[in-house]
Amino acid sequence: MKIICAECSQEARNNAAVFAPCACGGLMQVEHDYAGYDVEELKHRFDERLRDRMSPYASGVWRYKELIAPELEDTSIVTKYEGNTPLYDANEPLLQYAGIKHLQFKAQSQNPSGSFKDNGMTAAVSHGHSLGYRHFACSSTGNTSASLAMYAGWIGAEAHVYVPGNDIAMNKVLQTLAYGAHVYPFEGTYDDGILYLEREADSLGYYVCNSINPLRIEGQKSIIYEIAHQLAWKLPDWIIVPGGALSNATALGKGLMDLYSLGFIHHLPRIAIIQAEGASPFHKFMHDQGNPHGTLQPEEHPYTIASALNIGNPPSWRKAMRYIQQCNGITASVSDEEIMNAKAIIDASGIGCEPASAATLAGLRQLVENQWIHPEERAVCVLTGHMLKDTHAIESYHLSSTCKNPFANPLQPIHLSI
Ligand SMILES: N[C@@H](CCOP(=O)(O)O)C(=O)O
Repeated sequence: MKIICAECSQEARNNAAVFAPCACGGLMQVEHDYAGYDVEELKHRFDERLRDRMSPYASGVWRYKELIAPELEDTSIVTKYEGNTPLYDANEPLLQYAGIKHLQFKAQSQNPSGSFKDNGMTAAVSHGHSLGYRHFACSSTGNTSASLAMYAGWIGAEAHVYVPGNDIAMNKVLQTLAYGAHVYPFEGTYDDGILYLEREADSLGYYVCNSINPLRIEGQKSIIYEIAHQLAWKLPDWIIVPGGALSNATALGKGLMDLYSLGFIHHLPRIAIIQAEGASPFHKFMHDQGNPHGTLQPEEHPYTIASALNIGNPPSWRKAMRYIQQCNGITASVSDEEIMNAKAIIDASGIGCEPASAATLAGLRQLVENQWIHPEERAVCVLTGHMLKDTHAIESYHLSSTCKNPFANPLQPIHLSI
């Protein structure tokens, strides 16, 4: 495994310097040498591991270890058997809402800490653990922090978590605290926390577990490996992901390129990244043909009810842009109202998700309406977080006294005459 700058290809000065940006400002990325891999043999091996219940290979991430971190010793793996999440067929109301005929939901929300972060976090924490780190850190809107806190607790290490003091879901902060992390609320957004950690992590002895860490991306690639495996290595036309820090677009894009170049799949699906209108710097950048700087303009005051997407300066935007170009992907943005309506439909289907995840269905509906996606095409929406991650959002949608929300399901008090 080689760790190089994704922009200038400069090699990292050592294996421990993975999360510090390169001198040129670029993020690091992992490069593997897959030469000599036999795809049919690997497929067989991955199938065999589906029978495994107790070894690290029972994890939906480490099942694909050869593609993620082949050199990592098995004894260093820190796993909660993450991944292994269901791929649900959409029911009739979901199909009607989306406006297409073939739709599935990859419920990353069913991970051990309740979000997709676990797929990448197991890889980052395992790597840090193998290097002997005992202090792990992140800036977070809540899911990354809960995931890190869970893995750190699992190995008796310390998690140091920097969370914005406002506009994040309290359930996520409580989950992080309960897992035993040190939680430091601060004035500012996720973006400020990242800048702080980029500057201070070294002197504080932290191993940083945000998605600026390329091992996070390696682990997160397993989401697309697992979808492909579940579909007998035949991917749909579209993969729809929410876009905040853009780690999903980056990881799923990188994973797709692995599968395609190795010959697991023979056609590349298109990725659609859906941002929330109040926090959509990447969508604006991709649509702004006349951008004089050719660089993303950060949003200083991002705000959306989908608090996981409250990010004004997504660190991985350059990587995400390249993968979007390679797979002919597109971006869209949706309003908070569209997000919450889509969430109500997903929740009522029995699948459930947090607001950020519902941006996928809202975006899909918009892209079908605008004829970017044909009703006959097949799509998978990636649901990133569990519905109980943000009960405040549920309360304000369903229980507001002036409720005009079209899919709200109010309480119906009743007097029981017993
Ligand atoms: N929604 C995320 C923010 C992005 O975090 P990262 O792990 O991609 O750096 C969160 O839960 O913190």
